[in-house]
Amino acid sequence: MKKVKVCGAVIRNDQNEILCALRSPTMSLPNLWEFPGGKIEEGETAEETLVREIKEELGCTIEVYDKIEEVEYVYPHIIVNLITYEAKIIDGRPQAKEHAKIEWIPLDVLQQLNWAPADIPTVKKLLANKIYK
Ligand SMILES: Nc1nc2c([nH]c(=O)n2[C@H]2C[C@H](O)[C@@H](COP(=O)(O)OP(=O)(O)OP(=O)(O)O)O2)c(=O)[nH]1
Repeated sequence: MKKVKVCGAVIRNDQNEILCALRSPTMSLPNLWEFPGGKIEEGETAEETLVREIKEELGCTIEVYDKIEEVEYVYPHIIVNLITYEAKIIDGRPQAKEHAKIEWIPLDVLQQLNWAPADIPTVKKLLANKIYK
């Protein structure tokens, strides 16, 4: 089965909300929420991938910080190795260029979204960190 290495940005604002992105009906994993990002290309670091993908998908510039979680999830047709990172917007205003929509979601309601399954461990970690901080 095809295996891809993907990274996702957990973009946080000053109100501690997370920028969540809804995959469009025409994408794979349609109508599921994800952390914006994409596949790591050859010769790229995860941080470089995230800065490039966020520019393409959301039209803004981010700075990438600590790694949050790494998981391997086996979907019916693809194995996704997803690595998520903390990030902040340092320039521009995010717009949904490829997604159905994007929304700033408070941590308390993060778990109510219909997430791509590979993202669940990151969501759980964000909530656990919130409790113990
Ligand atoms: N960007 C991103 N992709 C994710 C997440 N969770 C998750 O399972 N994925 C999957 C969806 C895709 O199969 C793959 C990332 O693909 P991509 O974002 O670079 O490109 P894509 O939607 O055009 O992918 P595809 O249609 O070619 O499969 O990882 C996530 O949080 N962010």
